[in-house]
Amino acid sequence: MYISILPAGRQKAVSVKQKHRIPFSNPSQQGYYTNNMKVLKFGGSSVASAVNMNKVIDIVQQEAKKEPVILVVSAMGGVTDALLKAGDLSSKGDEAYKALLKELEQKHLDAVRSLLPIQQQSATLSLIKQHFNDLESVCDGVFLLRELSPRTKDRIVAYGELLSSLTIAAKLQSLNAHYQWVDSRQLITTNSHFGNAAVDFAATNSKMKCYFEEHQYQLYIAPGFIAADEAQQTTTLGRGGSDYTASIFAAALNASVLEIWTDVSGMMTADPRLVQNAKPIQHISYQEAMELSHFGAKIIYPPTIQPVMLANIPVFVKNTFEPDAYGTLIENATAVNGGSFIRGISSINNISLLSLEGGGMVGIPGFSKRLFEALANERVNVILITQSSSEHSICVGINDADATRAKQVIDLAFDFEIKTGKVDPVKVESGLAILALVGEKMKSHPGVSGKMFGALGRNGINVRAIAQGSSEKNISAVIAASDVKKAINILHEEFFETTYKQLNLFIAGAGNVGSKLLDQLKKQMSYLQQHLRLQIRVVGLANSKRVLLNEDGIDLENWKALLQDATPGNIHDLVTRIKAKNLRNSVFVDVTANAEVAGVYGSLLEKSISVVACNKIACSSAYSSYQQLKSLAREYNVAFFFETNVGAGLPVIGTLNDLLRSGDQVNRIQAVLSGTLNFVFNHYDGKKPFAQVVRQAQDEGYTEPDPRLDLGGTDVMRKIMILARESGQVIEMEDITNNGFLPASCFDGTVEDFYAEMEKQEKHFKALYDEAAAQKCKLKFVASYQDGKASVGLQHIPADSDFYHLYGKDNLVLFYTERYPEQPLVIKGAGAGAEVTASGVFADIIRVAKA
Ligand SMILES: NC(=O)C1=CN([C@@H]2O[C@H](COP(=O)(O)OP(=O)(O)OC[C@H]3O[C@@H](n4cnc5c(N)ncnc54)[C@H](O)[C@@H]3O)[C@@H](O)[C@H]2O)C=CC1
Ligand SMILES: N[C@@H](CC=O)C(=O)O
Repeated sequence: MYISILPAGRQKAVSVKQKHRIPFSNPSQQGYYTNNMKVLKFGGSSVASAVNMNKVIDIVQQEAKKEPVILVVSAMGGVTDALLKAGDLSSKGDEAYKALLKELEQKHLDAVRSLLPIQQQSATLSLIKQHFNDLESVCDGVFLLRELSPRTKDRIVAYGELLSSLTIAAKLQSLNAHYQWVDSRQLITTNSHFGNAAVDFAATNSKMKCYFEEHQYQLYIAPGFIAADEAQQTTTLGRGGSDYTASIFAAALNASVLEIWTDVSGMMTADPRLVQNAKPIQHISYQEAMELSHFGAKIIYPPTIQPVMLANIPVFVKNTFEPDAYGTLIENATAVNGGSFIRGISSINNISLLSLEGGGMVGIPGFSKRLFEALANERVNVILITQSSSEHSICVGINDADATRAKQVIDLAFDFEIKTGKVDPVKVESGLAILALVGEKMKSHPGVSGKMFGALGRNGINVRAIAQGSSEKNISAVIAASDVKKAINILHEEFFETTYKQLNLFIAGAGNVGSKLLDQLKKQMSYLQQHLRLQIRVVGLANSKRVLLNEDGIDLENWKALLQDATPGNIHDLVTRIKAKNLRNSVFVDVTANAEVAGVYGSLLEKSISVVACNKIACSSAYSSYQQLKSLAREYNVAFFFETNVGAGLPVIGTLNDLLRSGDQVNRIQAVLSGTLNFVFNHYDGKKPFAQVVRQAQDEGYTEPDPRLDLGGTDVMRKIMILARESGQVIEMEDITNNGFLPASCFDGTVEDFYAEMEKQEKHFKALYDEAAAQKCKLKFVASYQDGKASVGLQHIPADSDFYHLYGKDNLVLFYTERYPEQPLVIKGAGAGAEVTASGVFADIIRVAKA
């Protein structure tokens, strides 16, 4: 019996439409029906309120003017959950179900009152009240018996779709629409597997054929999700089953199109809650849509695709709230989306990995059969399977919720083998997720998995298991749940973002060099985005007292004030936060002169976070530490760049690396490596006190934060040692001779004591100058490296020397190599200063992005 809330006389008022008789492409679906009919399904969010219902009605009425429409609706948003809760409460003897039902009743009554003119409300209000009385009686029964069978649960939950469809039908009636309300339970026949019933397509198609041949309305409205078994008991089609209902209608009637209307403009390349740059997919194949929806893209209920795919009916996913947006078209043919053969990236959370391992499995047939039988008997759904080709282990991915039961049944099934040591008890690892890259066209493109795993690896994502079917539509990887957001963003950037790559910077140090770096970043950001397709965001910034973080990028116009007001914290707090943020393409930038900061590089590299440093402490500490950092960078496939350690912004280390990589060998290095000392000796002639010239160098930003490191020669020792190490030499600070010129008394006390002492020692400095001038020489602090030995010291430089004409704060490096034996390779230019150093750090950051 079909329920109609139309006045009986109206039912025959619609003219019989011309039918296009088209055979089903699926031979199991017999019959010839019209294809000038559309099926439109609206989800819970689309019918969540009277306002939304009105939007639905507008859309449907427009469509119904063009061709007959079957409108399938879900329950009002939130109602299904509330009904399930009411059932649950009543089964537990909790009378709160009554209040919950009252609330639900009110929600529906309110919707009717908002939708209908007052004089037309009473019939529908009574109908709704009647349904709630019935529903309450069912829940009362459950309450008394303290028992909620799946069958009763289906009966309770079915009210959601019944009520929403009846409410919309009432509105259509008030508009004098030519429509018919159809009870889906009368047309869709299933087995009696309550909660997730299987459709009997032969019976369903035949009922639909009869029904739609007898009735010719321009608009039909049907509740989604619900069906009935042969005994006319209400069943349901699984959570999200309204999509499936619509698909069943569409396939049975060979509809021209199935439209799934929801609250987003189609399927997206990734979950937009996780990936800011996720884009709508305009065109996708049935297979791809199934893969994506199975792997968590909850736009469409996965079983929905099957019936329409068999009948070759296109599916459109559209947005009720943006009806003009194109949405996603799902059909057989797949066009290439903007040159990409990957359609989307999806994930499923709450995954456990069960591993059955043991030498006793090798070459013995039947192990996997027993494993899967044990899981099937326990109704544990297997989401992913991998088996090593050595047959030594089988690994399955299942829902976390099933893990304990699954372990018990598998251990029981293999009890004998475990006791006899042939296999180990099942290992369970929880807190995992499955990440899936989906695209039918990846089949014909080698290198997709290489690109996928390369990108994940470079960002320190550990892949626990991998599965790819021979259809090559999906590559799945099991990873830690805490890595999902980062991993999806990495893959999205790799496969979809031709626009730009995002680099997340964490900067320690906001002094001379740090401030200039932040200025340069601010000025250059839009250029980089436009020309290098690089979006740089400073996500973290710290000085010695405070730590500032903002995942959307710190406002660089205002960083000083923001840092001043930031949370007090130290470098270890910053490192903890960097690791917790777990952002892709993370780079730690050290623009301090601090040993504690240099001490954290290792732990960051191990987390696949690149390090860029102008701080020289790490590379000039014990050789073993320097070496370890370099190996960690290699091992974790990230960058450790420190070009500014020597010659500030000059390309000294890079050039040396290029020489060596191309097979050259360094025989000797001669260099002036201190900008400060070059500046000082270029400006000192005994007229102005030496201390004053040093002070000027410090004021102009050439010295180390502690200028004694420059004046005492330590800074130059560090630099020549770094060059020697980069040339392949194992060398320590103790191996370098320092022929310093500063009286020992200058090293006592504070930096201010140092200046005071230099003033006292003015005669000493004047004598050094006069001695050199008498020989027509200039004073230069020169670093030399040859045959594994290095030295630094003040030298008299005659006019014919390469170093003589070296002005201001310039550095000069001469590399004598196998390929440059007589005439050295020369690098010359400003070797100190905050601006040039910051630009060298900047260049290293860009190198990281390009690496
Ligand atoms: N000035 C130059 O020409 C060149 C400098 N460099 C290097 O640049 C580095 C920075 O030099 P400047 O900017 O002049 O120093 P600075 O003293 O002006 O700034 C240092 C910054 O580091 C911060 N800091 C210190 N300890 C910290 C900690 N534990 N955690 C977080 N932040 C901390 C300070 O608060 C300050 O913001 C030095 O290592 C220097 O060797 C390298 C090449 C050239
Ligand atoms: N203090 C250094 C700066 C760069 O390392 C110098 O003077 O060269």
